[in-house]
Amino acid sequence: MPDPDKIPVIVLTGFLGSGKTTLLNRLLADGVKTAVVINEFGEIPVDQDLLADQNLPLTVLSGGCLCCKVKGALAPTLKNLWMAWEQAASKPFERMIIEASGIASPEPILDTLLRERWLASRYRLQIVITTLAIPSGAAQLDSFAEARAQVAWADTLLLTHADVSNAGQQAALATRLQMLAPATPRLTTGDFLAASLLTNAGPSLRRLPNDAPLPAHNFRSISLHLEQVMLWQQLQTLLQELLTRHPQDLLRIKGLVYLAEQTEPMVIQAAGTRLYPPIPLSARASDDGRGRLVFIVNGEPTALATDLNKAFAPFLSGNAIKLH
Ligand SMILES: Nc1nc2c(ncn2[C@@H]2O[C@H](COP(=O)(O)OP(=O)(O)OP(=O)(O)O)[C@@H](O)[C@H]2O)c(=O)[nH]1
Repeated sequence: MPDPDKIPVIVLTGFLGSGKTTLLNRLLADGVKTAVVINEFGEIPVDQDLLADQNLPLTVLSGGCLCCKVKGALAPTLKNLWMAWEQAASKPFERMIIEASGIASPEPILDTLLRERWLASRYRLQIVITTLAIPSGAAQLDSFAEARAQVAWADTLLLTHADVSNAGQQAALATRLQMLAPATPRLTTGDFLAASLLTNAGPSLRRLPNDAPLPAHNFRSISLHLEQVMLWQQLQTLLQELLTRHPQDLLRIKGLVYLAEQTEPMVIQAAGTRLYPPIPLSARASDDGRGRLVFIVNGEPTALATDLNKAFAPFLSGNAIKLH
């Protein structure tokens, strides 16, 4: 039986661009007071600006994954949040949602939650939800151990991007999932209410991650600040060319940019080879008038960095491209 005295924790995991932040916003729409921890691989965080609710207790851990580089930050973050929760007369949150980076393996996060005694007596892992984009899911499972680990540790799989998928992609993903996680419930976005995801609570007895070392990531990120305003058509052409030139290594682009034709900052998103139309954002506390773009790369990033330098040179100030 769930322990009502412990704060429930929902862990959202899933490969780059599969829809974790989109799901997070859907879950937050139920109005339950929630503390959010967002982990981003890129140096310059973007996801925090994509949250519809900008007033919730939010911690962003960026510049690495919760499974490795920033793993040590999770326990102190959860401790600090619990202390704030305990001391507040009016409880600032009733649950916690952790959104892992798209290339994080979930084991170390679960290990921290389940094995750290101090945390385990105050927090209760409610459910691990893994998002998978149907069009790219099968190929990602074939290529990346991290994607397979995300499926292996899921209590529920949420299949996203059904609206832009075809029957072949659906069948290919179903076949992989049948092999990797035949007993894990699967839902598809569109055919559920976000709240119904949470009724499928995880098991009351969980297997614990073992201590086997995780394979080292082979991912890098490149981030840049744009000092000059661009036209969408200019930016679209540059990004589309980069996606076409780097179909294997460029896995994800996201950012916030200021376009000449818009007053609001615009959210830029690409995953795989798909560039999404930009979306305007209302004013955010973090608005500093500087555009920022993050590129996540599989393998050696030198060729992409060279192309980025060429493409964005007129819009950068000084040596503004950062490899990470
Ligand atoms: N067409 C379509 N687009 C979607 C769907 N779910 C998410 N998206 C879009 O896919 C892009 C990536 O979604 P996010 O929610 O940011 O993905 P994420 O998993 O949080 O990304 P990372 O944190 O960078 O790994 C955004 O442009 C979303 O609007 C879906 O079901 N259908």
